[in-house]
Amino acid sequence: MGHGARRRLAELLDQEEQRGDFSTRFELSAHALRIQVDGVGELPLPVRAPVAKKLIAQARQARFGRGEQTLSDTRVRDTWEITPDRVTLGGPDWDRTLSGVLDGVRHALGLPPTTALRAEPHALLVYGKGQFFLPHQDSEKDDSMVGTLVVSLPSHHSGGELVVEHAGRSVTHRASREQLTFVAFYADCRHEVRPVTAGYRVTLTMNLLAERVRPADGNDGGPVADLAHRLTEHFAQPAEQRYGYGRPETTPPNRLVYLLDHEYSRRGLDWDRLKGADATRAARLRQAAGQAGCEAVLALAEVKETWDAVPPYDRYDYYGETEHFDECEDDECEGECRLDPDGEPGAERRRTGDFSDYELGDLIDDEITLGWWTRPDATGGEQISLPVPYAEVCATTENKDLTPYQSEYEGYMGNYGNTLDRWYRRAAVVLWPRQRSFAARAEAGSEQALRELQGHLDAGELHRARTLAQSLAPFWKHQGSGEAAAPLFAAALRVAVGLRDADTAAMLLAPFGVETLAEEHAPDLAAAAAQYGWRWARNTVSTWFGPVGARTGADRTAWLASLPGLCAALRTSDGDGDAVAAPLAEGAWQATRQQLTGWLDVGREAERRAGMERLGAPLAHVLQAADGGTADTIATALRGLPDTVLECLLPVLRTAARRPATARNGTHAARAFQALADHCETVLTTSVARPVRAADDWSLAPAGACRSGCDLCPDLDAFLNSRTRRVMEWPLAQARRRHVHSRIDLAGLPVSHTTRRQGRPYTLVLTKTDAVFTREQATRDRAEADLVWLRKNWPRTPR
Ligand SMILES: O=C(O)CCC(=O)C(=O)O
Ligand SMILES: [Fe+2]
Repeated sequence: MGHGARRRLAELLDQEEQRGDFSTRFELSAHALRIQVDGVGELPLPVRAPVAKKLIAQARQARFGRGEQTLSDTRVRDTWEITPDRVTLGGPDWDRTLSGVLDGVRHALGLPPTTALRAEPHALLVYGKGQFFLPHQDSEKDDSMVGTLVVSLPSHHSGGELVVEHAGRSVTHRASREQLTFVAFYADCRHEVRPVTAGYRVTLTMNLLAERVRPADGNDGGPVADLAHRLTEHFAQPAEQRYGYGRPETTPPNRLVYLLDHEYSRRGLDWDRLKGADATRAARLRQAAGQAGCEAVLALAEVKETWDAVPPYDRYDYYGETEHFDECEDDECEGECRLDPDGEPGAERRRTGDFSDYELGDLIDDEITLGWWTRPDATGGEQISLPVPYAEVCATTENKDLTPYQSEYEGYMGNYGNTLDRWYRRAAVVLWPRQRSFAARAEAGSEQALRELQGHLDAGELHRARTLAQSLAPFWKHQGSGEAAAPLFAAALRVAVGLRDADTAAMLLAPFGVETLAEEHAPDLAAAAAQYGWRWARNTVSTWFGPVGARTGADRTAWLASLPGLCAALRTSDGDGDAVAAPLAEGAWQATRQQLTGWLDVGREAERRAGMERLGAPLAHVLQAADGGTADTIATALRGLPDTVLECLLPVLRTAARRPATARNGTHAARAFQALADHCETVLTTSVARPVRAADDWSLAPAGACRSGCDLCPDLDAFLNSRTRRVMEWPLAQARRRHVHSRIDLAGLPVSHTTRRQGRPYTLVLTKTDAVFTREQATRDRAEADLVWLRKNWPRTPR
């Protein structure tokens, strides 16, 4: 079975002697180093307090990097820093000592002998009493940076331990008082400096850079032939199903994805700079690939696992009552277990993301997606998107033995819940049989593969290009959306035009989200429409409005802002740009209309208003992108919606009014905007003319019967409707109370609802609040202000 081959591969790569450590330490005589600092002179070792103070006088508060920023925050990092240009390292033996240390580090960390390490001074740090550096990961400042070397100068101090962790293991390094202490660790290790409790701690931090010194020889004596044999077996046997049921898979797996142990950045992902055990394992796999007729690349994977998990605290239900409460017979229990002080259980835990004390049960699901890989010719890498099926995954270290970069707990939700999601970033060696090379890369959405197709087209090999393109059909499914997918889309579009085959062209373009489309694509889009006709264009455009964008989290609002520009560019392109622009504007309108009608139904006013407001700018952009006919249709449809739509129309008009009058006047959109403004004016005029609510009128619109047709809703409505009743006391069991709570919340009524915890069942107390009046007044005030704004900015056109 495939499983056997994969398991054997994982075992073969798990040989003890290959394992390097993530951190290592050496101590050497202080005589080896002579260190000079500008403004201080040569430092006598061990460093004593007067010298440390002189150093501090020359130093600045150290900063740290977060994302792209460099920050200074003494709650995160509190230490003094002197830049390396002011530090001179020397001494008769220093170069030889350092190179010996680097050789030892290379060996201890498990880097191959074909790699040489170099250390580049980064900073001289001085920690006084109470100073520290919280857990962090060093940024890789250079492509070839693999780790950090910390040289602690001898000094009499306590505290200030350097704690380094990786994959759930941690080591604590204490610096020597008499000797030089060298600590090295890989760049993906989190580490911290504990507060110094007495004396001064002085360190020199250095970036560890890896360079290749000589090419790897053919075989380093490892089990390469055996590995090659297993690879052949893996690619020859039917892919294994995760669960035994269903039809057995009859085709072999497409790839093998072997997960490595360390984390890498895109820039740092390189065969010559793999860390620890990864280096040897990857090198062996690569050699085995060569022997087995496979191609191998390095990739970055995003792994998500879902575990059944039990939290170490009691859970509360939505209204802050423990789930067992109503059934609880125990009178002693009165009041104790129910209310979380914040009303939100587990909030602290969610904030810190620390779920390490949760008990893991079964693994419910795992998903692995490759998002980046190196090109087979080793000329850099490219972004891809490739979900990896179970039958292709192989690893020596399981995910759960690594530290997730994020965790999220979902409490019990009815059908699901009590699950802990964990996300990991892992690197992988990805292999496939050489003869499947094109499909293997194309399936991942590799631009490189499309370039290969384009190459055939450019060389006049139309038939070859069509055959290869058609071979993509089974898996060319979700190529992404948004700016990131734009280059791939551009490549697919050019190929689609060149193929002169409507169906294959449609297949190539279908798996993109509409958010991918940008002005730069206009000429090729217009050319495609001219070649394949308007019906083809309309169908193709409609596929782009599918779920791809939603799945990839593409930013629809930002894209709509660019739509007027895109449509204008289409209309002026050679070919038939109109055939694309028209369905684009219509599709954008339909999608926006769907969202709009969704918001119209929301009862809670503040929430609805915010949602409608957010649709204002996008809708204005759709109108600006539309041609005359479509703009009119949209305006007519909008005027036909309930008056609440004004919560969106006013923001539409505000967005439109921000454009200069010259750009507004005379356009198709201008007529539609004016029609909408006139409509708003009519509605608002009528609404402010309505009489004000009488001071003793407490009547509210009914919340409406629920779908289950219960006996509670009519009673609730009678209370709401009444002009005079303000309070209703309602003894109800928990489930029934909950129903009423949710009806009131859903409709966003100005009624408070609390539970009086006395007697059995408890009493639900409903009270109409002053919001009955204040809300209506606020609406009226807003309408008046809107009317003033409208008459000034969109004066009615004389008829
Ligand atoms: O002072 C040390 O031991 C380490 C400092 C550190 O982690 C850093 O500079 O990034
Ligand atoms: Fe650090």
